[in-house]
Amino acid sequence: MTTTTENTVENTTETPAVLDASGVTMRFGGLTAVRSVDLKVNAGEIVGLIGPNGAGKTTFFNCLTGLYVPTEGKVSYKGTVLPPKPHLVTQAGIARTFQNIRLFANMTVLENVLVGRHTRTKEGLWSALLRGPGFKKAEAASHKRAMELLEFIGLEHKADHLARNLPYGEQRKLEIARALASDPGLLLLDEPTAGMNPQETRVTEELIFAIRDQGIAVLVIEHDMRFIFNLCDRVACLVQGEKLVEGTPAVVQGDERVVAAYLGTPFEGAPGAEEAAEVEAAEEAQSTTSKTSTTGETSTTSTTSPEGETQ
Ligand SMILES: Nc1ncnc2c1ncn2[C@@H]1O[C@H](COP(=O)(O)OP(=O)(O)OP(=O)(O)O)[C@@H](O)[C@H]1O
Repeated sequence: MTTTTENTVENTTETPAVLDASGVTMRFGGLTAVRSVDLKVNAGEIVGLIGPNGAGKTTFFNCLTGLYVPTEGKVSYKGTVLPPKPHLVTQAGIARTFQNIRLFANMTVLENVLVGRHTRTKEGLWSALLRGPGFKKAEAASHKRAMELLEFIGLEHKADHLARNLPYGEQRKLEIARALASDPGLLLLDEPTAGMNPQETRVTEELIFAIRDQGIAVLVIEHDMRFIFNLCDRVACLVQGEKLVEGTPAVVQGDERVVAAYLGTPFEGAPGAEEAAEVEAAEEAQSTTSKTSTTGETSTTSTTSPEGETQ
């Protein structure tokens, strides 16, 4: 009884985080790609997710957006646990872009944004086929919103260009506009500046700040450290599927474990360090045995010594 009262008080006084992922684990057979990761993104925040190649960043994004059903853990959006189904996650208010551009190359810029709006249009199949007044009104509203978004990213003058004819940097911007078309409360960006030149990267940075200023929280994966530390309010670093460090850019930047993880230098307590130490010890033991065997003291196999004598 007391617990219920306490919970009620807690729920009414605390605004839930926009994203609250807790204990998210993803295993692929024997490989644990993400291990018990907790991460929150609060309203008005831009949070960065960094980590060396293969650290589990994209897998974690896939768990957040319902592409993967996490082996363990749960993901909540504004206090409600999300079902692991991509269309329901988008409907709830989370939109994302992908590491590799996924536009409809043979559709126009405007049509690409309109595709992103379909989760927000209520008109059904019959309404669309009959093109009744309800459908026409919804279509006009979608068109207006799509054009506003193109204006926001600076591509309104290319609305009727085919997506495949846009330069690379503009294709990336169009992907963001398409994600915004679902009116999200949280935007997940997977390496938004990959392959961009410094000028395009700066433009993307400004765009993300403008998105945040519109009240949309952002979680971004990126390898460009200058970009991430400049952009984010908070940064989390994944290493071998585990969250190693989380804090302000200054804290994360100054953490020697993060530097070591990127350089591949082992450090005490690193995820996987125990296993690595065991392998190293086993290798050392094996090499000692083999050296001993060359001196003729112990030999289990027939080998040739460095001097060329068969043992
Ligand atoms: N569908 C899958 N099946 C099996 N293993 C997978 C699958 N997806 C990812 N992995 C493995 O999970 C680990 C984490 O991969 P992931 O792509 O999430 O890392 P990342 O941090 O996003 O890397 P990068 O920065 O290179 O994009 C890797 O070892 C990868 O091979």
